[in-house]
Amino acid sequence: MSTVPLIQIRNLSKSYGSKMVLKHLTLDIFPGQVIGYIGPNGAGKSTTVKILTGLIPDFEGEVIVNGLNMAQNPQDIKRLMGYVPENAEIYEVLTPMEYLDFIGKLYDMEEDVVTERAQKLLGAFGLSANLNDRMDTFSKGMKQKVLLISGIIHNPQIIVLDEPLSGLDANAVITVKELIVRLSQEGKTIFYCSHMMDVVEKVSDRILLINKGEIVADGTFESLKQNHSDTLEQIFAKLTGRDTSSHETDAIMNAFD
Ligand SMILES: Nc1ncnc2c1ncn2[C@@H]1O[C@H](COP(=O)(O)OP(=O)(O)OP(=O)(O)O)[C@@H](O)[C@H]1O
Repeated sequence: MSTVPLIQIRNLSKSYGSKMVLKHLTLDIFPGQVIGYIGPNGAGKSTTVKILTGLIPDFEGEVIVNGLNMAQNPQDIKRLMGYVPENAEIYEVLTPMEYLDFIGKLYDMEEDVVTERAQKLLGAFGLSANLNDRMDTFSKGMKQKVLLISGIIHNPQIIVLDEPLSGLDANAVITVKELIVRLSQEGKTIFYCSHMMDVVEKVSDRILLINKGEIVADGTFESLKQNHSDTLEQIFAKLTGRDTSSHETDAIMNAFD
């Protein structure tokens, strides 16, 4: 693995009004790494992802991607990235082929390359029979597959996935898990944000745990286990302050008393 970081995050902070939701994050991410980015609801994962993908331009600190400064070159950086957002809106009146053609145009891809790749990718995800159906007839999982494809169709160097498995069936989850590993073997860098601990544990070669805007663990699953000797779910619970005696579940059940 290269020793030159592809992404450098320096002293990154973000506030909404008086609330600081990211606190002085400093990280180097190297080419080919699969980063599993985990943390409780509201910890700051999506905020980090949106800054990394150039969607939130006002932040403090520095984000350098492939030598380009996010504050000065957000457009050039966006070309290097594929992004599958959490809760993305898709243009449902379009067919998947029309939608992917539109995405390809945004990335200045040649039309025949987009068409061929879109057909192959939709086929690989089991959507060959639906190439020309309007997506308002699609199930949640089918739309999610199209979104995933739209994040990789331009063969980006960096792939940022925010809960990409939501709504996918068990077979599609296996495909995406294998895809993450294969893409990283080809040198792609993957920033994978999820609550699915079992998947994160399996596909990530580095896990970052964020809590209340701060990175509280950073390492391979093996190294985190050595420090805490547990499953990732238990490490998560310990480091984010969830009490093992399940007070939260008790409180929910008590509400019915
Ligand atoms: N546009 C916004 N305006 C004000 N506060 C915001 C905004 N977006 C996010 N926040 C706050 O920033 C904090 C971090 O939110 P963020 O969406 O990054 O968390 P997350 O870790 O992705 O959570 P989840 O796991 O629930 O998706 C939360 O306290 C949230 O309420």
